[in-house]
Amino acid sequence: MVSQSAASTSTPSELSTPINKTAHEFDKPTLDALLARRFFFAPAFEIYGGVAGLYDYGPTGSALQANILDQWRKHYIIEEDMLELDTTIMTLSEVLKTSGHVDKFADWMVKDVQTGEIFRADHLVEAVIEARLKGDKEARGVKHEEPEKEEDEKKKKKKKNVKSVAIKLEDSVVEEYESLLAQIDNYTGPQLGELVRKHNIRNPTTGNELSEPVEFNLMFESNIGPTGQIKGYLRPETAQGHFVNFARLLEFNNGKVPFASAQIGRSFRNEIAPRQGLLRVREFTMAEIEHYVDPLDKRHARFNEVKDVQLTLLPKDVQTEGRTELTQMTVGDAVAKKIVDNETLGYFLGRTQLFLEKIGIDPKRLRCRQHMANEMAHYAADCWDFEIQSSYGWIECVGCADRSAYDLTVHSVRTKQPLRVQQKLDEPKKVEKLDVQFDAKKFGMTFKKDATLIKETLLGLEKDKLQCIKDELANGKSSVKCADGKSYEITPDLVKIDPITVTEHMREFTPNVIEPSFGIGRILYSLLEHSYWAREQDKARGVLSLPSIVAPMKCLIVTISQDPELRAKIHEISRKMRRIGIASRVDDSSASIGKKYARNDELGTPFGCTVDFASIKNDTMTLRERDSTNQLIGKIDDVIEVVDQLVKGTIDWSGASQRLEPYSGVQDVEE
Ligand SMILES: Nc1ncnc2c1ncn2[C@@H]1O[C@H](COP(=O)(O)OP(=O)(O)OP(=O)(O)O)[C@@H](O)[C@H]1O
Repeated sequence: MVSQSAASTSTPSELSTPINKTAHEFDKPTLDALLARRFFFAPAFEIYGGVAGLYDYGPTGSALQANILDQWRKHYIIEEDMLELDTTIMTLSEVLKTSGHVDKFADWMVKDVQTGEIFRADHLVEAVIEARLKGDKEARGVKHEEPEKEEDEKKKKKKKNVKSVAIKLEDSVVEEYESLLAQIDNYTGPQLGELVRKHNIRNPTTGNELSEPVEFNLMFESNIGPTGQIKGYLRPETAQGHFVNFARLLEFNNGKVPFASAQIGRSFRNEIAPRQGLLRVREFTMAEIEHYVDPLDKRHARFNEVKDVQLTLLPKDVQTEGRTELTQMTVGDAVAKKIVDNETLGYFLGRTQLFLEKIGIDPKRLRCRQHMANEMAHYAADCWDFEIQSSYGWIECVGCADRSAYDLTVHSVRTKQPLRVQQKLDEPKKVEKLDVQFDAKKFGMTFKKDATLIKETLLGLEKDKLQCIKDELANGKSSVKCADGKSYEITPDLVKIDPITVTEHMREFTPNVIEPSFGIGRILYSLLEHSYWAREQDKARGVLSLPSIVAPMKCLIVTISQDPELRAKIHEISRKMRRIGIASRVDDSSASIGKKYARNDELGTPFGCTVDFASIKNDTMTLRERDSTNQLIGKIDDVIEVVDQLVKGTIDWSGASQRLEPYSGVQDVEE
């Protein structure tokens, strides 16, 4: 019977939902063995002993990554008419100095004062406190529930040195620890230092004391050219390559906003402690969008298309109260209730939810976590991370931030290039404004190298903010917060603000930037975990239920015998498939059909075609669906056409069953 299928509804993401999945515990060691054996990825320079945080992708991993990126390009760049870029990885140090990376792109590390062993401060505090809470549970005889079991396995892997000891804690301490963990991303370096002292956190292996946290810059430094005079860094994100090209992009877009630029490329971060396989590495592929928008109008023309998309939200208020419960809400409601700052940010949250579901991420293991105040860059208006749950816990895979006008402003101030939009007004307008006048000499002498930045900031302020400063100046002094994060005190002898009436023909402004930033390796690994399961009859060999749009190979072609005529036939079929763009693979080895199928289930190949002697006589072949193992039969050319449509997602398996006949003749999985 071919009445049931893995694809009984029409959305591509559901094509991946396996209906015959064996209910079994997630078996990470078996998945890891599969990924290594079938060369999805492996440690780089392995034969030399490897280097932490560097990985090579093999044929299957590369194809999977290429297909994810292809979907990303279609979903964003093509669908949204974005301007694609490919900018240099080696980046001039001045660019990264201006963006703030040279001074601030750092994590906090602590050192064992005796052995010199280094830890990332927030990760160590988290690991030790979690181990204490676990020990408390053991002492109280509390049995772990299922999700905690999964969390615990993650912790064992990532913090293997931190063992729990069954010691009962005071109730108030448990409460304090739980609240601390809910806000672990919100602590500054000095605050982490206080936590280390207050909670007597030490090196878990040696028991030695730890140093105060110090900052470690994550960028790889280099020199450009033989003299060593031009300093450079391997870029830690692709974003700056967009911003330095803004003027050209704006011109390309006929001087109008909104529009977006997009870039896929490698980034580098010298992580203090790379770990968790592909999740924290030192070189990785990013896909980033910079969407430029009028700061006074952050509506999005296509918002209606995503307003009903369901998100799972973890807002900042919930976290700062030390809680972690999730709220289901549509994008429309989240923006209407001001939980998400504006329509454009909401639009990208909705589109990203759809993208991740389309490529096969399980929506039940996907949430949007809002950044807390300390966690968010000082210039950002709002920021949400898409976190995906895997055996390593909830991991940020996509960051969606409203970066305000920060980047364009600082690059413009530094280079004196106007990275601004000029908009002709329909009619000249009489406008009541506040005119800012500077005592140039005194101002320059007071603020020296910071004078231009402060001046630009004051000139770029909206009227109500300027009015506040004017009122404060009337009382003797005021202050200006600039994009470098500092506040500068100003006095009436330096700055005068007076009301004036002007006739405006143009409006000029620095666009704000909404940035969705994707870490492709983290998404790829999470997808592998979400897709993995094993059949009851063959637990050692897994199945990867990857949606056909991203599966490395789309179709396996096999014969039931080594007969030369049959072998020639499968190569002919493969050629036909490849000609129309279906990535197919012939397996003409002498292994049994069941074994061949099992080998391809491990690679996530969604369809399999088998030819037998009837194929020669009747020009037919069978078609097998990976997850259900259901089979259909039809004329060879019809089957190829059906496979093409299945792979493109224009029909699902029930659509295929209407075009072909049910078949139940071939032994499927090897006994
Ligand atoms: N070391 C890394 N290895 C793999 N992917 C990474 C790494 N650092 C960042 N990413 C990916 O790049 C995306 C955007 O980078 P972003 O700067 O927002 O990350 P981040 O906040 O620094 O991440 P984390 O807090 O996990 O270090 C992240 O959502 C993530 O998917």
